[in-house]
Amino acid sequence: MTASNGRGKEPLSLEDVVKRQAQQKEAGSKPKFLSKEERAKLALERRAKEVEAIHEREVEEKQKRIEFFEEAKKLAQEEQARRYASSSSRSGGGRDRYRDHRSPSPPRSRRDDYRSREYDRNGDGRYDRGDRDRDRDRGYRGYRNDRDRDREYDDRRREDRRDDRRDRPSREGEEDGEIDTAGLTPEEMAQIRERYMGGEWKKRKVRRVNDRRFVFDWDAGEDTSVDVNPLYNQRVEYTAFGRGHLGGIDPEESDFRKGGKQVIVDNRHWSEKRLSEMKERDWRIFKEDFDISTKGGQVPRPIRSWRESSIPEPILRVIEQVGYKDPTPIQRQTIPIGLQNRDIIGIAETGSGKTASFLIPMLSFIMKLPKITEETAALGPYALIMVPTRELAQQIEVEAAKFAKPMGFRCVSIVGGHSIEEQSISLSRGAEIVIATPGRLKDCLDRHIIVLGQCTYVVMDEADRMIDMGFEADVTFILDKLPVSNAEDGQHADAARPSADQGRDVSATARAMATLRSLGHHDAMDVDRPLVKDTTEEPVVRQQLPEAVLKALGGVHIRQTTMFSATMPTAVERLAQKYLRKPATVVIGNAGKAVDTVQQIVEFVHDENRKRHRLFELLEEYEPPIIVFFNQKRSVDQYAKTLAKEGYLVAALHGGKSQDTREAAIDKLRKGEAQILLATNVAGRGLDVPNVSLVVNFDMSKNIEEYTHRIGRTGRAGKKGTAVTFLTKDDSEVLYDLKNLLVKSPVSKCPAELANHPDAQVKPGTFVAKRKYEETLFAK
Ligand SMILES: Nc1ncnc2c1ncn2[C@@H]1O[C@H](COP(=O)(O)OP(=O)(O)OP(=O)(O)O)[C@@H](O)[C@H]1O
Repeated sequence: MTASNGRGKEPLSLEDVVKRQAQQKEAGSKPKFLSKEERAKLALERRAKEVEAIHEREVEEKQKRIEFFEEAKKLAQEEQARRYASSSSRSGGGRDRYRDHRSPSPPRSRRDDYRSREYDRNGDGRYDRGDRDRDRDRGYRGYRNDRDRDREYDDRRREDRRDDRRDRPSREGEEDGEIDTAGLTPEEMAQIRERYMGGEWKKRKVRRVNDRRFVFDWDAGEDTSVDVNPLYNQRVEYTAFGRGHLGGIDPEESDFRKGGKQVIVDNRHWSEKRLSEMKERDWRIFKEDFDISTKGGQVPRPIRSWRESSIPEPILRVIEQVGYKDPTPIQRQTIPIGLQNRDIIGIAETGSGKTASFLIPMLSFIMKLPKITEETAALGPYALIMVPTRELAQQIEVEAAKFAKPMGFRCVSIVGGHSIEEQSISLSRGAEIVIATPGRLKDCLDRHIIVLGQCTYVVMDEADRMIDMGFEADVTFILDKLPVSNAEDGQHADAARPSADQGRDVSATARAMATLRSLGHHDAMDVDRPLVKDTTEEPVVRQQLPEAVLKALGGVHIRQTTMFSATMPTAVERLAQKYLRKPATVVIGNAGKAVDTVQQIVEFVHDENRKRHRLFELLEEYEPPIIVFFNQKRSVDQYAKTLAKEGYLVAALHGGKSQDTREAAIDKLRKGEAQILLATNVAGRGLDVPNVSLVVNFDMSKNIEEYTHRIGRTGRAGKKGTAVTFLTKDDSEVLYDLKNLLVKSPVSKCPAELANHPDAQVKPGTFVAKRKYEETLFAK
C-alpha cells in the first residue's frame, strides 16, 4: 500500500478490482477497428522499425568482418615468423649456404685454388706425372667430392622448393603430393610423358547392336545415290503422287500453284485478313487465341465480330444499343452453333457472358416464328429458360428484356415466393420467353396455369445444378410437357399426340385445346397412339405442335436444348447427354476453371473468434460492394446483426427469407445502399452485381463447383477481384480440388499449409496402395 503524497489514496475494494479487470478483459477481447489512416500510420512505423533493425544488423556485421580480417592478418604474420624461425634453426643457416651455392664460381674456384696450391708446393711451377697421378687420384677424389656437393646442393634446393610450395597456398588444380615437375609446364610434361610412356589412347566409341539412338553423323560425300540411282538424278521440287491432280492437296488451301512454283506465303495474322481470306490455319489460330475448344463434329466457324456474323439485323442493332462491342469467346463460338438450331453444351468461366450466348440464338429462333397473338398466347411460350434460383431467374428476365423488348417480345419469370395468380395474369397476356425455376414451373404445370404447347426451345442455365439429383425429377417432368422431344424419331412418334389433360376442366389446358381447335387442329387431342419414351418409364403424352409453328420450323419437330455453366462435372455431363441430341460441346479454357481475374487467397483459420476478427480486417481493407458467403442461414442472420451494430450497411440473403426481402437485398447491393451482402449458396450462382471487389468464403463450400461459382461473383467481365476463403479442419473433402484450382490460377498462390496438407494429396475416395516397406509383416 503506498501513499505518494501523504494524502493517502483510497485503496480499491476487491469488487472494484475484479470489475475493472473484467472490463479490461472485455475491452481486450473486442476487436479493435482502426481507420485506414491509422492502419497506414502503424504500417509505416512498423516498417521504420524494421529498417532501423536491418541497418543496425548491417553495421554490426561489418564491424565483425573487419575484426575478423585483422585477426586473420595478425595470425598469418605470426605464422610466417614462426615458420621462418623454425626453418632457419633446422637447416642451420641453410638459406645462407644455399646462397653460397648459388654463386656460380665456388666449387671450380676452390678446385683451382687447390691445384695452384699443389703446383706451388713443387716450387718450380712444374707439375710432374707422379704428382699428376696422385693429383688425379686426389683430383678425382676431389672431383667426386665436388659432385657429391653438387648433388647435395640440388637435393637441398629441391627440398627448399618443396618447403616453399608447402608454405604457398595451393593453386587451383595443384594437388598435394604432386610429382615435382622441376618448373615444367603441363604441356612440356605431357610431351615428356608421350615421348617415354607413349601417347594417350582415346577410347573408341563402340555402337551396340541394340543401341536405339539414331546416329545423325552423315557426311554428304558418302551419298552415292546421285551417281548410282538414276531416279535421284531427276529431282523435282514438289513430289505429291496419288489420286487427284495434286495428290490430295487443295490448290486453294496450299500455296502451291500450277506450274510447280511456290507463291508467296501469306503470313498475316487473322485480324489483318478479311473473312474471305481466312484459311483453315487462321481459324485454328483464331480458336487458340480465344482458348476455344469444341467437340461434336461439324461445328461452324466462330464469329470474328458481330457484323461479320449471320445474326439477324434487328438483334445486331440491339447488341449495339446494349453496348457489347465485341463478342466474348463463349459468344463467338456458341452463337453460330445456336443459329444452326443445334444442341449445345457451353462451358465458360463465370462472368464471361453466357447469358447473351443463349439469348441471341434464342431470339433469332423466335423471330422465325409467328408473332404470339391473343389467340395463340394460351399455348404458352416459344422458349423456356430454366435456372436453379429465383434471383437468377429475375436477373435473366431483366437481361432478356433488354434484348427482347426492342424486338417486341415479352419475357415472364415464374419463380416461387410470388403469387401464382399474378404470374398467371402475366402469362395470359402472352410471352415468347418464360424464365423459371423448376419447382415453381412444375407447380404451375401441375395446376394448369401454364402449358408448353408450342415450346420447342429449352435453355438450362447453370446446367450442372439443373440436372443434379435435386432438380432432375422436376426437369424431366417439365421436358415431358413439351410438344417435342430430343428423340431422333420424335417427329414421327410425337406427331398428333393427345394431351393427357384432355377432358379435364382446367383453365390453361382448356384454353390451349380451344386455341388448337380454333387453329384447325380438330383431332389434336383425340388420338391415342403409343407414345415416345423420353426419360421416364411412364408413357409420355405430348400435345401437337401448332401447324403454323411447325411450318415456320420447316417441319422439324425436335426440341432444341442448350445448356450453359461454368462447371460441368463429368458425371453430370454424362447425365446431361440424355436431354440433348447430337450436341456440340464448347469449352472456353479448361472446364471448371476459376476465373483468372480473381486472386484467390486461402487461410487456415480454425478458431471462430479469429475468423470474425479476420473478417473485420478484410471489410476494412476492401471497398464495397463485398459478398460474404456462409453455409448456414443462422450464421447469415447472426453476422448481419453483428456487422450492422458495427455500423456497416448490410443486406442478408438466404432461402429462409421472404421473396421480397431477398429481392430487396440484391437491389440494395446493386444500388449501393448496402455495402456488404451476407448470403448462403443461394447467391452463389449467376448473380451479376457490377464491381464486387471481394468475396469472402467465411465457410468453405461443400464442393469445388460451388466454390468456383461463389468466387465468380467478383472479377466479372474482365474486371479484377479477390476471393478470401477461411479453411478449417471440416473442409478436408475439398482440399484436393481447391489445391488444384489454386495451382492453376496464374494470379493466386497455393500456401504451403494447403500444398502439404495430407488431405490435399489425393482425391477423396481414392484408394492409396501401401508401399511395400510400409506394410507390417507378422511372423507365424
Ligand atoms: N460481349 C460483351 N461485351 C461486354 N460485356 C458483356 C458482353 N457479354 C456480356 N457482358 C457483360 O458481362 C457480365 C457477365 O455476363 P453474364 O452474367 O452473362 O456472365 P455468365 O457467364 O453468365 O456468368 P455466371 O457464370 O456467373 O452466370 C454482364 O454484366 C454482361 O452484361
